[in-house]
Amino acid sequence: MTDRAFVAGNWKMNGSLSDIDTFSNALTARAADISCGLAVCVPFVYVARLAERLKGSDIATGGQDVATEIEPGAFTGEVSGTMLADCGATFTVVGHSERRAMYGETDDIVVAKTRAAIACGIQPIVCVGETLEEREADTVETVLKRQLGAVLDGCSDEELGRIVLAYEPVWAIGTGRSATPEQAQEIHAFLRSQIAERSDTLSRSLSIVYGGSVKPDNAEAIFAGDDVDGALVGGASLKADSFADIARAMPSHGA
Ligand SMILES: O=C[C@H](O)COP(=O)(O)O
Repeated sequence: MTDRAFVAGNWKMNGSLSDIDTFSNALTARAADISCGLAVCVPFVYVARLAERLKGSDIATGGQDVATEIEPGAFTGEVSGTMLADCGATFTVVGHSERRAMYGETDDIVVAKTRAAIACGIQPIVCVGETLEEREADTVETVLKRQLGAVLDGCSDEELGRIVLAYEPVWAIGTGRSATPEQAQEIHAFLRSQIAERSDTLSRSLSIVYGGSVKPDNAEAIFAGDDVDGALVGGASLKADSFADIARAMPSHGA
């Protein structure tokens, strides 16, 4: 069985050096009974510090974005996958809905970033998800097909084998209104079926995690879905206690 169980935290634009130190001490102390893969994605400026603090543990460090370019050059403000790797990161979030909505990231940019991360040895956590308007207009599958289709079309089988897919309905992010376990399972099964059209093997091995108001008190129910392999956690990942409680609720999972 491929164990697809994976829980990642996304700190977004939160935290400080001192928070990194407090959090990493507390999380490593609580990690003993967590069996799923674990990563924490922090602002670029804290990546090196977190990776240093997590050295020797099984907890991975991640960024929250990556440049489309790999080679050094005149790209003011950008951070390459090579730089992330140099700072000790092994994951990065790509195509989060906040970046799609606020920073104009298109499906093509998401594909380019996904491939750039992989080329640098960084595993991308690629986010897809519909807005409330799109759900109400009954276009969820169309939207997801387009977002995921771009990644499937733009990446080789080998590249796809390196990604984690995150389903994050935009209406559930930071709202306290999570998708129901049934809604999450339904969409995850749909996403997995889309991947299976490309490759059965890939659909069985690829982790599809859910993001959107996951908390310690709803994690177990959300994780009960056969196709829900874990979570991408925002707000509740800022505290080691709640993040560890969520990760502890994720059992080994795969097919
Ligand atoms: O990347 C994480 C998601 O945007 C979920 O954030 P949230 O758990 O604060 O709703």
